[in-house]
Amino acid sequence: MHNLTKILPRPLVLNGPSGCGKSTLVKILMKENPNRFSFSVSHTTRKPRKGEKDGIHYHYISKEEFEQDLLDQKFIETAEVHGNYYGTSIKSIQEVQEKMLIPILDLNIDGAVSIKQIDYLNPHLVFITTPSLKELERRLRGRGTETEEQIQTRLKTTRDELDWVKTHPNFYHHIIVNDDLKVASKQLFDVVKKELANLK
Ligand SMILES: Nc1ncnc2c1ncn2[C@@H]1O[C@H](COP(=O)(O)OP(=O)(O)OP(=O)(O)O)[C@@H](O)[C@H]1O
Repeated sequence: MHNLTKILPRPLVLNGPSGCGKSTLVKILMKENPNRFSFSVSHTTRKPRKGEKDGIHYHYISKEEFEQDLLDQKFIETAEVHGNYYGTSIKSIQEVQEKMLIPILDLNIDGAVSIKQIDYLNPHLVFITTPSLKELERRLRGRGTETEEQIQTRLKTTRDELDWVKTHPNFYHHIIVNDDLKVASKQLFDVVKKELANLK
């Protein structure tokens, strides 16, 4: 008898200070392993912009629906930006799993704490960091997408995040120091290697 129970791919959750290189590493991972990963589609109360499609760019919902979903604990992480709500729902992650793709989530620490509590999602939790705060600052400045004030806020948040990681040494399954990009991307690949083999 064959076991017909489908083993769903484990989500890959990335945490780490702004500017440590999460997007860069994800881009490499997705490029080197095409059609294996997918981001989940977020919910938002913001109105669709021209060219945006419901269910593709976002799930567009009303403020009332969002508040109800929040009460029903449907979200792993939410944020309010310029008066609009955004949320990552459990369902949107499951939709990716159903397609037998590995969901990739770039969350903050609260989001990681929240997803870890959902046993059946069984995510890989990875913290990405830089060799030093100085290097992080250099990358943030080098990226040139933040104002000086935003850089200072991000560095302050980073210090708090690093303190949290220090006091929760067993929280993450993997900690990757993104120094040499080649080494770090190989380390990230190793996290999902088994997962990828199971998908074949
Ligand atoms: N190993 C590395 N060595 C040097 N520079 C790097 C390395 N990894 C990433 N960078 C550079 O650092 C900058 C920040 O990287 P990236 O935008 O990927 O960070 P992030 O963690 O996704 O940030 P955010 O959370 O703010 O989106 C980019 O300019 C990127 O090219």
